Amino acid sequence: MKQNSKSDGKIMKAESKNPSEVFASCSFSSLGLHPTLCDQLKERLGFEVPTQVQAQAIPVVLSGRHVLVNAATGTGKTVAYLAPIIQMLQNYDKRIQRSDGTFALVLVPTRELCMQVYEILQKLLHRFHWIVPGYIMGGENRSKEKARLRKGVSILVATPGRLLDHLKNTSSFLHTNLRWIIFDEADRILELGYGKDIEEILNCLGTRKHQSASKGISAGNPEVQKQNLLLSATLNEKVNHLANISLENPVMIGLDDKKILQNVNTNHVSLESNVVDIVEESGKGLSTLNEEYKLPAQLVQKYIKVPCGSRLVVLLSILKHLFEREASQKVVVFFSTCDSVDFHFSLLSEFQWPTTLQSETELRQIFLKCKTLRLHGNMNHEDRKTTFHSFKTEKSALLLSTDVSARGLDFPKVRCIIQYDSPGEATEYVHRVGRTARLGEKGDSILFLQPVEIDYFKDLEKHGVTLTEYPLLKLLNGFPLYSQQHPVKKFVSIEMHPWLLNLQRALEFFISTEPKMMKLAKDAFCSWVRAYTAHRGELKQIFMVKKLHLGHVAKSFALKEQPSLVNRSIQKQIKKRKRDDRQKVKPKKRRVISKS
Ligand SMILES: Nc1ncnc2c1ncn2[C@@H]1O[C@H](COP(=O)(O)OP(=O)(O)OP(=O)(O)O)[C@@H](O)[C@H]1O
Repeated sequence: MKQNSKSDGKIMKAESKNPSEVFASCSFSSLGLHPTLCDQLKERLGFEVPTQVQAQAIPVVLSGRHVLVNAATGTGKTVAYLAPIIQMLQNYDKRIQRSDGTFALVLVPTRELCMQVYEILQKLLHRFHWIVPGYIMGGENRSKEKARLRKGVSILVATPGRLLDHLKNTSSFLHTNLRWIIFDEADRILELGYGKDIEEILNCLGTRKHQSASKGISAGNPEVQKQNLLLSATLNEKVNHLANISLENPVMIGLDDKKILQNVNTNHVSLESNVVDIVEESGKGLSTLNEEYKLPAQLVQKYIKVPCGSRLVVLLSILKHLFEREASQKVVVFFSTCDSVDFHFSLLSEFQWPTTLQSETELRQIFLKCKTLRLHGNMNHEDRKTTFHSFKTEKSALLLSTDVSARGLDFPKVRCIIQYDSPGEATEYVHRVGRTARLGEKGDSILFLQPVEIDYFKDLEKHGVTLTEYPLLKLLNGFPLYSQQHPVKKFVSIEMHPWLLNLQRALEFFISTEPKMMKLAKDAFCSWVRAYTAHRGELKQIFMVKKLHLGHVAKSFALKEQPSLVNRSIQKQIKKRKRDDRQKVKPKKRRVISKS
């Protein structure tokens, strides 16, 4: 096929003048797509016109240039690369066949995203039966995958680990015709520690820049014109490095001129290494890349300041409010650990509450009336698949999840994202909130912070993220109280609010009378503390273990007392930090006394 001649990296803006304008004012066919493909986009996916990102990326991909797309979450990046690749494949003079092996490889970070991309691919290929879609991913049956690869898969969606496995061990996996490699959610792929796998994959496929084809285990056919695409909602040094080793004079979509990637020779660097040094070598630091956060303009972002001991009751109150205000909606709550997801899932599925608040002996019913689902990495593969599909198709549901859902997953109509446990790195914040406000739709996000963690919010502001405070007291004052005890009075303190106090008491009673719940709460408590101590780098200054009051943490798991089974080393660590702190403070006091 005809290729454009190589020229210097060209920049295009992904944003329209009006940021809320998601769709472009052109048609898919005007971008050069085949009428049948346009029909599939409309009939199978319901896409009438392209989004801005699609309108910019599709012609560039069709031109054969390498591309780097940096666009906000939920702006339609998946079709921006799938559609032009299908267009080019169906346009080959000689129809491609299964026996030709794989032409395009889409690398994704998680199993769920793998399935999601595969499903879209299937729909788009419905009338191009000679182009065969397929996927390989961790957790699936290897022999069945081998059999599929042996028969031939034209466009393969894969998670890196499993792909590498097949590249090394499945001799019938034919990829000599490989022309496209797409890194979808590139930042996440690297953050999940797949950097080394990616380097190895690029070497195996002989598609690494500056690499002679002979280096690879079974290097690609040098006659096949290669084209790589990299998509990411956030940019950092590692993504930059991946771009440098895999993209040749790329067209950059959605990047400011200031943030142009430097074409440095990074042959000797590993994706696991500290690439900041390399960037400095080029003479142009890339620190600005850290600030490259793309958030949907219509997303309403709030933070909520909650003392540790009131966290659970505030979470439950907000959820109750959200689902009572609008029975049909989808909400995602992010937790830091699998145990925490399991505990809150069981709690919300089983905890009952009086139907009216005249007396506590009233008939009880489930506290939160909505379908509750959970998703985390410790669940078995089939359960993960079921949850994923269920939350996608439900009109109204609550999903409790770890960060396994944070990247790339497209759950339609999610109205609100609650970050109950803080996300850690600011990029993670961007991806979590990106599960709502997709494609111009409305969306809210709420970030929970303890008063001592409030600097985190300032850290986000440095990256251009703007948050306002959630009106918590107003919400709490709107709940019915035991009318005799608390006539129309308005309360000003969160911790002493009677609604929260009642709820806390009821939760603690429930947990203390259910051994199964008690165990879940204790496990969740322990793993939460462990996760809190694991904050890295500068975040340690914000999420300070020594400032944690373990009794209050226990309360946030509806435990009356702090469990004694916290991992000894953590307890030692906390005690040591407290001791160090006291030692730092004491001499000062003495000096003050002697002066006076
Ligand atoms: N042209 C279009 N018309 C209507 N809907 C579209 C169009 N393109 C994409 N969508 C829908 O927009 C949503 C977001 O698309 P997609 O998941 O590809 O976005 P993304 O940019 O990859 O998001 P993320 O960065 O979170 O992975 C999906 O529900 C998709 O079906």
